[in-house]
Amino acid sequence: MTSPVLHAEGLTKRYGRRLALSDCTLSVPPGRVVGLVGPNGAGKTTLLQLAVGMLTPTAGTIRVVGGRPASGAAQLARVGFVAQDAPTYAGLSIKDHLRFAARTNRRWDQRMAEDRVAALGLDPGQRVGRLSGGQRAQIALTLAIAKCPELLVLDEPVAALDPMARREFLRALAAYTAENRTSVIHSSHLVSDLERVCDYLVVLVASRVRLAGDVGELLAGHHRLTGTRRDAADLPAGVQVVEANHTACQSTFVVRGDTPVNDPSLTVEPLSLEDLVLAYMSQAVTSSRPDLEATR
Ligand SMILES: Nc1ncnc2c1ncn2[C@@H]1O[C@H](COP(=O)(O)OP(=O)(O)OP(=O)(O)O)[C@@H](O)[C@H]1O
Repeated sequence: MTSPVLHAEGLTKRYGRRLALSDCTLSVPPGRVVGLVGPNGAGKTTLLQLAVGMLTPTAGTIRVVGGRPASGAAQLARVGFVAQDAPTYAGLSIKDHLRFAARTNRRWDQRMAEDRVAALGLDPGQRVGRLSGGQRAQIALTLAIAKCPELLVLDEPVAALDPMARREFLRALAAYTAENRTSVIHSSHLVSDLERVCDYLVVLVASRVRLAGDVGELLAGHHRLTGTRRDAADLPAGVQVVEANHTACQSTFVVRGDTPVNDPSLTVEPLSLEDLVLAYMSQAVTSSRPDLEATR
């Protein structure tokens, strides 16, 4: 499949006067592990819930693996979703979860599910309510991947986990994506986590997509410029300033642009993924209540 795994045009979700997602136009290629990143309240959960059909748009369109989200049994089978709180049934055992999932998912892989539970060292007879948060997140991931989806959507599944459990979860995810050709969209505000697993980045800030693209290309197309204090207008032509910081005698800019900067008065440095994301996120701090718009 070469068509986008997620294609949104003018996608907007509004709660009364509050914009949760604003005019989002985005096309995510298939076969990628996408990091969806943004500060609290940016609209990540809203975008993911629109993608899986748990929410309907106020305006605009979204198509996921070629179909309208949750438009029927076939479409539901093509998308796996782990919600923010990794929901499971506390009173049911792990085995009961697998049995229930086997009956409700047409492409269910029982062997894969059982192997994952065994690899996690969990007793299938154990009630899920007695598992730790990390173990429950692993069970939720197991349920989502053993349905063999074309797209796996994960909404901050590691947010509540300790560093060890987080590493285990991300390791399991990386192993799974290396073996399968499943596309993944994974939201988080922990860039360090995304850095390990993602090859495509979407930055959402204040309900808008600020940046989207292949991680390698984005890193190659952004730089940090440092030099004596100056205005952005004094930078070489062809660079677009993403973030500017000034001290009394020095200026530092995060810039976007493919043209090499050959100005000996400027030091040019590469950015880490975290620097890049933070530069775009810092744009939110300067805007005042961008999430509120007058009702039209
Ligand atoms: N049911 C709702 N009713 C009203 N406003 C909502 C509702 N759900 C979300 N919002 C608002 O929409 C905006 C986006 O919320 P969303 O949960 O998508 O953000 P997020 O990026 O996932 O945040 P976090 O990282 O904190 O989970 C926020 O301003 C939030 O307050």
